[in-house]
Amino acid sequence: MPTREKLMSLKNASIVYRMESGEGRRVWSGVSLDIHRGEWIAVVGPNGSGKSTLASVLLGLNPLSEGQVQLRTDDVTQATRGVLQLPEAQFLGETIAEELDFLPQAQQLTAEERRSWYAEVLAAVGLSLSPERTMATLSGGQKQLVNLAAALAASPEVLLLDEPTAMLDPASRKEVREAVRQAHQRGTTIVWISHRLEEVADASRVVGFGAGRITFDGEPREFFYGEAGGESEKSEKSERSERSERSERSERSERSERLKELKNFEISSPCVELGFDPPFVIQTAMHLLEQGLTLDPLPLNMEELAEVISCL
Ligand SMILES: Nc1ncnc2c1ncn2[C@@H]1O[C@H](COP(=O)(O)OP(=O)(O)OP(=O)(O)O)[C@@H](O)[C@H]1O
Repeated sequence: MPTREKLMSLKNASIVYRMESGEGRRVWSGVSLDIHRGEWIAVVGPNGSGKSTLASVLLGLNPLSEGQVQLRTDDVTQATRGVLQLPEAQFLGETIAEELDFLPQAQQLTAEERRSWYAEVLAAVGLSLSPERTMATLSGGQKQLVNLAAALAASPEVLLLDEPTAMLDPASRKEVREAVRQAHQRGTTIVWISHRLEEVADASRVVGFGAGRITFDGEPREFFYGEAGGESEKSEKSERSERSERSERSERSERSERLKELKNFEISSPCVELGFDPPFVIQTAMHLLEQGLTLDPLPLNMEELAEVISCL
């Protein structure tokens, strides 16, 4: 569950890359972001909008040109672990076993205990490879999964994922989502950069990047459905405090009216404004709303869609 304890923060951060010509190239301006313990943040945005730059800043690999940053990048505790787009760039060991042996967790195990630990760590992401396999003999997707397995095994406070599923097949993508969900349930804070909007639905918060600045920071429902999604969420949140003043019945009918009025979705959705096509579930829900049906709550995934439809 998200808390208000701030783990990392950026204040008015800017990044200017120095080009070979000596010229400065500004890729970020005035980026402010607080990351709280227990959050699952999905970071989305078009190509070149500065998302990977965020990953490298949060991993302490990229200094700011302007602004302030507060990180959790202590090498000893491995408080923040990253899984970046290019797995090769991150390996230290020659074999899978050697890679996992770098983790502090491995130091506490005997050689025999390590055998079953390797299998457990790999199984968490759906892999059943021999730990003696050399990294060079793995496919790109397998390398990425080993990378993620090592990051999860380190039990970091913050897990930073930069498009980790980009080169994975659907079955492996599912394994990754499930493994990350379990890590989140164990208390790991997740920051997941992704182009796959169906992965966004797992998040508690969406941060949208557009041309080097944050253009959206809010809940997934508001990201997909625009104001009506935000209002729907807000009204749920304030339900308890307002219950004494307004009857639940009138509140529900008011919300239904708001959802029915949601005709200009294409214009007002932050998801569409960032240049993305909403996922199938959201498009289906919008189609039903346009037919005059009331969906409450606005669905974010197939299970929620099936449930609201069964209640119609
Ligand atoms: N080391 C660098 N030197 C100069 N420019 C860079 C450097 N790294 C990134 N950039 C530029 O900064 C901008 C943002 O890059 P970044 O990789 O952060 O974007 P992104 O949103 O992750 O893109 P993508 O979705 O394509 O991965 C791009 O225009 C890119 O060309």
